[in-house]
Amino acid sequence: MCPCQNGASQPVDNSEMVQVPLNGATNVNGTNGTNGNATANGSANGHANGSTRPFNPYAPRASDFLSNVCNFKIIESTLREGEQFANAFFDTKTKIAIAKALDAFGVEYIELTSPAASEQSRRDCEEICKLGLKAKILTHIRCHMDDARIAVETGVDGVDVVIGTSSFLREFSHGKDMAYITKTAIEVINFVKSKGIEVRFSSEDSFRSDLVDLLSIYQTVDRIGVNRVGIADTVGCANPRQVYDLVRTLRGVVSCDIEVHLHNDTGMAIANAYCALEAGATHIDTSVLGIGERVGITPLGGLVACLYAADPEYVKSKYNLPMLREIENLVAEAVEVNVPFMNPITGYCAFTHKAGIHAKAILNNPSTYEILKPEDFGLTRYVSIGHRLTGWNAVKSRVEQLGLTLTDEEVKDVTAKIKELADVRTQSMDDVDTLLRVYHSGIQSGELAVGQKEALDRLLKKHRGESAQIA
Ligand SMILES: CC(=O)SCCNC(=O)CCNC(=O)[C@H](O)C(C)(C)COP(=O)(O)OP(=O)(O)OC[C@H]1O[C@@H](n2cnc3c(N)ncnc32)[C@H](O)[C@@H]1OP(=O)(O)O
Ligand SMILES: O=C(O)CCC(=O)C(=O)O
Ligand SMILES: [Zn+2]
Repeated sequence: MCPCQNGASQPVDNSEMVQVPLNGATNVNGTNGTNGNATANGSANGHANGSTRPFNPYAPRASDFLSNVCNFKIIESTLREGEQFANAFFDTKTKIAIAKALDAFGVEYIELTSPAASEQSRRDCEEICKLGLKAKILTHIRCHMDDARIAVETGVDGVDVVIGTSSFLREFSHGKDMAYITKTAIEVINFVKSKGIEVRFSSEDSFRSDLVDLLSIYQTVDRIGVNRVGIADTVGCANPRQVYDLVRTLRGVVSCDIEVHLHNDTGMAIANAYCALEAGATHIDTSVLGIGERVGITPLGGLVACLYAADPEYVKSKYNLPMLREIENLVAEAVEVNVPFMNPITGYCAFTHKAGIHAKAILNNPSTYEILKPEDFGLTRYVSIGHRLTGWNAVKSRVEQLGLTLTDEEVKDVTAKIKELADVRTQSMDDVDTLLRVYHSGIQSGELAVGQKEALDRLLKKHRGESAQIA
């Protein structure tokens, strides 16, 4: 199990890897590595413009006047879209645990399954509304008065109304034309508004809908005072440029907020969410680990990683980032999946550095190869050294952590031995530490000098023999 995952079951076993925890604070040169700005020679990172803030190439530019990259809200839909994930079954207790965890993390909205889906769904919706969470509670319904009547009785803060507008869905799902859709949307929106709660209108399958149809229905619902309109990439067919264009166009047509719901069928969901914000979207739908229909939607953790890269301070001020791992583990367990190894932030080894070139630079200044700071997420950085891609700088750092004294020449010599051994098999932390200690005591006692490979092999054999006897 990777030491950075503490308790989360992981699909890959790297128990043989040597990992040097860096304690998130001190690098080999004794400079403070936690803020990512201090460098090995003490210079600050990227202050070319004379400001006190470090230069961030990912931050929105002044020219991005529409951008909401630093001003957005999350509509967390694990308990609605996430329940549509093939593996998902959330009992009431689990729903409450997830809702409380998301609330403690700080999401602005929690979206729940339609109370029209089943009697238990309705009861759960009422139960979650009674929890008194800070997050606003929404439920998600068809554009139909029967569903709306049930929804407004649950105690929710708002209702998300959806209906398909593409020809596919108009023909093969509900069979209604645009005139009927518009008339019903007006009726449902007015009804929900009359109850004094928020209402959002969304067109399902927006990217395969006729643009004129879309803009005209959005304009209509905006005029009657809908709180938000939603664009949905229901089949995950859109690319970032298409998302930007559609949101940008819509931004010029409606004055209400704009929500986006983006499926991940082609792996674009995070990039598409980012582009939606750049174009002026105000609300992004997410689910924990991205769970939802098929491969799901924009994952909460991935979106947070992406937006943190743009403006770490803004994202840190809004969300309790160290809770992310706990929430992902909670949901992963509930739906019986592992956290994917390449998951942003919490993935197996997301903050483990391996190659010698990387390790040296990371030890001098973590910003060289890290855009996210593990300590902001309550996580720890590791450097892995028990392999053939290691380098003497990383080994030196371990030597120092063990409190051993070796010259650079000696560290290079023992590094060559680690590589020789790792050419046969990856070395565990214990293997490497033992080698370093045996090497160090050989040097201290005078039994060993740089380059004396046979003497080192003899000492190692002797050590193993002694260990075997003790065992
Ligand atoms: C893209 C999305 O993810 S949208 C959200 C999906 N969420 C859900 O489906 C929630 C869970 N669903 C359910 O529990 C059920 O499907 C229910 C309760 C909503 C409806 O169940 P049923 O009445 O048995 O209908 P069924 O599911 O077979 O078909 C959907 C019905 O809704 C209609 N419909 C589909 N989408 C919409 C819509 N957005 N607005 C209004 N009506 C719609 C269809 O025409 C169909 O009506 P029909 O009874 O005339 O055939
Ligand atoms: O309500 C919405 O905006 C989206 C509904 C949905 O889940 C989808 O279209 O994929
Ligand atoms: Zn969806």
